[in-house]
Amino acid sequence: MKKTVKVVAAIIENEKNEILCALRSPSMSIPNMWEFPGGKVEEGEDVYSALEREIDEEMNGNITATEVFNQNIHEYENFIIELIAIKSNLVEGTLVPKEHSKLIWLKRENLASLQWAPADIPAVEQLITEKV
Ligand SMILES: Nc1nc2c([nH]c(=O)n2[C@H]2C[C@H](O)[C@@H](COP(=O)(O)OP(=O)(O)OP(=O)(O)O)O2)c(=O)[nH]1
Repeated sequence: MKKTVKVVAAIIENEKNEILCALRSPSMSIPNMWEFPGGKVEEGEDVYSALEREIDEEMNGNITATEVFNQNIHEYENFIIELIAIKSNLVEGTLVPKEHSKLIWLKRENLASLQWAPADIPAVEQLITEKV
């Protein structure tokens, strides 16, 4: 039976209404695909704390995770992912991509131009149709 992994991902928006998009590196699982940064929820951790920890670890980012935006279960070849995308505010600091190949900010209307990790598609679609 495939393992189910619970993953949290941050939807971070800047003052120009652009969304942070992160390119997974060639050495990561699901390589060279775009995602919302985050990672696996650890045992006993709530989703908000897990996301705040992951963004600190992955890019020295200090965020406040505010509300769940989209939840999606997707079956990959080797595992099942429960992806929880959470709206988050960047509190301070510059984001340093320690694990990702690239970080970019994109307007909602341009999000569809990237090759997203398959599990992220529902969150991307919800963002594209969201009223701001
Ligand atoms: N962080 C993140 N992972 C995603 C997204 N979409 C998606 O399919 N994934 C997948 C990629 C990975 O297989 C898994 C998350 O694992 P990870 O490698 O980023 O997380 P982690 O740092 O906690 O894991 P680990 O490598 O330390 O074990 O979820 C997304 O939007 N954000």
